[in-house]
Amino acid sequence: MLGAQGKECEEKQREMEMHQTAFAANRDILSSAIDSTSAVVGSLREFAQHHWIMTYPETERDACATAAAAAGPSSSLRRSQSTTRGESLDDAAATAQLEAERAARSSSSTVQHPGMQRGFTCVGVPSSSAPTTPVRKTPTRAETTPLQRGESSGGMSVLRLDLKLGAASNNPRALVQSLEKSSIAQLLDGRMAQSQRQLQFLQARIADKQSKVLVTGDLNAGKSTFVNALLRRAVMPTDQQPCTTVFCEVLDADEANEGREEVHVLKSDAAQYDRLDESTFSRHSLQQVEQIVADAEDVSPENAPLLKCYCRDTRASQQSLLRNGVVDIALIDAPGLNRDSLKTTALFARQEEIDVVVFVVSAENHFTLSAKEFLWNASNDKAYVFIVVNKYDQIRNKEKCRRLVLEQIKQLSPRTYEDADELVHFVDSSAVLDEAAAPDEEEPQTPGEDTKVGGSAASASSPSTLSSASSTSFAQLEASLRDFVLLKRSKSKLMPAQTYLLRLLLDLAFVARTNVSVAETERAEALQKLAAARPALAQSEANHVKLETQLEGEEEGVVSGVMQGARARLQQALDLVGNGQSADVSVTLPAYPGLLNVLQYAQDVRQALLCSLEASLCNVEEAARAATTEAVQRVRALGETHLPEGANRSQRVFQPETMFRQRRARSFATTTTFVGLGVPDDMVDVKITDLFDLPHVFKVVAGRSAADEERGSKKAALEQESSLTGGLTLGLGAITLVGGKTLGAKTAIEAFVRLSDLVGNPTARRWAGPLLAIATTGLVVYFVVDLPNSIPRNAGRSIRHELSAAPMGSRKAIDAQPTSTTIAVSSTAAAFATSSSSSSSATSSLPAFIEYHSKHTADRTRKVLRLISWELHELFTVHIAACKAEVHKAETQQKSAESALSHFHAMTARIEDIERRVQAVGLLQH
Ligand SMILES: Nc1nc2c(ncn2[C@@H]2O[C@H](COP(=O)(O)OP(=O)(O)OP(=O)(O)O)[C@@H](O)[C@H]2O)c(=O)[nH]1
Repeated sequence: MLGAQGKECEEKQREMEMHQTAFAANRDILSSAIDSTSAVVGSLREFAQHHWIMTYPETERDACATAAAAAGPSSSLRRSQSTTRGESLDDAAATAQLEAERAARSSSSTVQHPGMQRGFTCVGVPSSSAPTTPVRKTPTRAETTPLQRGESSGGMSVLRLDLKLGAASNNPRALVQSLEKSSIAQLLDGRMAQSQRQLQFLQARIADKQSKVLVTGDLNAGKSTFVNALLRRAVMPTDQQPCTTVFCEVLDADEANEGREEVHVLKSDAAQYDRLDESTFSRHSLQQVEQIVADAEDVSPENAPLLKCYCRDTRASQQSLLRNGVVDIALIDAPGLNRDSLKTTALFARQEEIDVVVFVVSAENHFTLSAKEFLWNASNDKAYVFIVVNKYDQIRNKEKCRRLVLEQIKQLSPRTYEDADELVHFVDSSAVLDEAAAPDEEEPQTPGEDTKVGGSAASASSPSTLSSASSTSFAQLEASLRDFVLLKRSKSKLMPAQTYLLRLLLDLAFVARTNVSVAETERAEALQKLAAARPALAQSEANHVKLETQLEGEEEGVVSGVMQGARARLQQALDLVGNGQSADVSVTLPAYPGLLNVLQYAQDVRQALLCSLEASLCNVEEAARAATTEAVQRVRALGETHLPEGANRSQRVFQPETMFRQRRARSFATTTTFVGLGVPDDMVDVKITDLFDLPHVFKVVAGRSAADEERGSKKAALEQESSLTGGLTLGLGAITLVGGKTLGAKTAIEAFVRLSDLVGNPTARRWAGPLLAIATTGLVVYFVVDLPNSIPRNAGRSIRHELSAAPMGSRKAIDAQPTSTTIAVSSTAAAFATSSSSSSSATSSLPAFIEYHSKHTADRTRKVLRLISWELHELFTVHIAACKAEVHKAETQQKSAESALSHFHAMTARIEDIERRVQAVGLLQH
């Protein structure tokens, strides 16, 4: 008998060791998978923060329903079907965090009924535009994981955004679309940060060697009595009235506190607790537990203390749960579920750190509403719940009670029901405790003798039989609980991590696929834009260069034409004026008023000649205007030809009349000053030489006409010379003698020599007097008679002489810049216009007047054309800059999309690799 028992023990020991090894291996795989997943999430967040605005997969309820209908039961990880309790494992272990949130929301004890839908908002499949996975070699279904098969397309779970805002809450897709992409990305980032924290928590949880067993249930169900029964000593206070108000963690004193039995009451921040640091707790004896719990009655639930009770269990490790030699166990005695909602919520929140839930229900009351809700949630998270139906001794019709309880469990936790022999126990905890308190009494039967727990044997009426049956049932319960905690530890401790990881990986894969699709679309768009924008830019640049060359040619041609025309016209005008004729038909010379008004006549003649000269200048300007207007039209036509479609067009209006506006205005305002001609004011005044141009006469007489006359007056000089008779030569010689002082020494000496020759001749001496008188008279008569002709000639010659010799550059400014209402030359334009100005002012043999005005007129023309050209240049510059910006934008978009594609493809590969490793843990297949 003993040998058989020893063998059984050895086998159990071996099995335990195997489980330990498997557990360690699985834990290591999950731990590395958690690290890898956390790294994937971290790098995704980093990528999203700096390089890519994440797109959140849109969801749709209808699509969800369709997906649910289409989903086969075989797709074990297919999510988001409208789940019923019968599919609990598929949806089991939705993230502990989400569950806790949900639990908190639904803690108002909503009635859960069999077959009810899960509390999650149903997430749908992507819309028809939803992404597809990149094309690859298609492996067979057996070779693929759910991720590779795209079975995550049902929507998001762990990273699901809680988009329940106002009216849009019924349509998450509409809400997603209505929100800014960046806002969604921000929300998603928040979710990812949360998931990283959850991964950290899970990492800590699987690394924690301790297994936490939560004992919970309705008020007064006998939880504390059950914990005491497990310890075989009354550590936790029990009462017929609800009494447990605190969470009390019972630990093995030998393992966890160097054999010292005591109670630590944790300070407010439980997370800081360190049993070696007295500042984090207060120390008490085990006997004080009752008092501490009683004192906590008056404290608000959220401020109720947490207790750590270090107890010793002296039983053998094969019998003791607390001191089992394999795993450190922490038994947590919790307040009753229906005590208050805050406590219940606190329990829901603690679920995620609990490895095993032992649910104590009173056989007298069965399951209350809060018990049902808790059980339903707990079984979703843990799949299995250990149920203790306590106070079974109080039930008269035990079979009926057993049947009813099991039926309820079947609805609330099907997995538990399937394994009811191991997981559901009908016991009398108080009797076990009583027996432990009375060691002298009869030894309990060996476990296994009464295999049907709480069966008919237990209904025997004698006290001793009752006691024995209770002990047997309880011993069986303990054995099952030990197995459950120790052997199925992988499941209880690692499964939440595995489930969470798989769900998170599915979400990440879904996000990656969605963003791959978006990136592909964006890249295609960018390439399409580039295909159009790059040639457009090249074309614009080429057109620009071409236009610049053509404009330069056009400008040079027009300006040189204007200048040549101006020179010819002005030369002609100056010649006419120099001959005493009007240079323009619009101006006629005044009639001779007679000798008495000869001075006024001279004045009028001079003025008329200047007026005619100005009229000629106006004609020159008019011609320049016409030529400029035509050139402007040609330049605009060139611009129209070369400027691409879509480029702005010039809005300016060319007003030719403003080209020389200021000069014209001045001329008309003060017609006597001739500012427009740029002549000195005194040029208008009559000169004595207008009446008697003696220097000219002497020059003619002295035979120096051709050499000394100014340029262009040769013809006029010859005409004058032919009109004089030889007889007058003598008279002129005499007059020359008189005026020799002023006419030059050489001329005077020559005249004197001739006069001496005459005086030396006797005949000549005799005739000299009369002849001199006749000559003088003839000369006077001639001058008087010739005055109407000689005055215009003299004045014209004088004007021509002055305009040819005067330095025009030093004269008054005759023009002003055009006003801004027409074509104004901005500083840039002016700089542009003058920078390449041709050197038309090159030295010339032309009279200064002609040179100055022809150059000035040409300059005005050049300025206008430069302005128009500059404007076209600017329009091109703006257009080319816009083309470049468009190309740059498309290139940036392409780069960003390509970087996203490479990131999400790499991410998908990493996710698939992690998922393969996590699937290999194989907990879900059990
Ligand atoms: N007959 C019988 N009485 C029991 C059993 N278990 C507990 N009791 C009694 O039921 C009462 C409540 O027991 P507790 O252990 O305090 O119940 P509890 O669930 O811890 O109570 P709270 O923590 O206040 O919710 C006590 O008087 C116990 O003696 C049992 O199996 N049989």
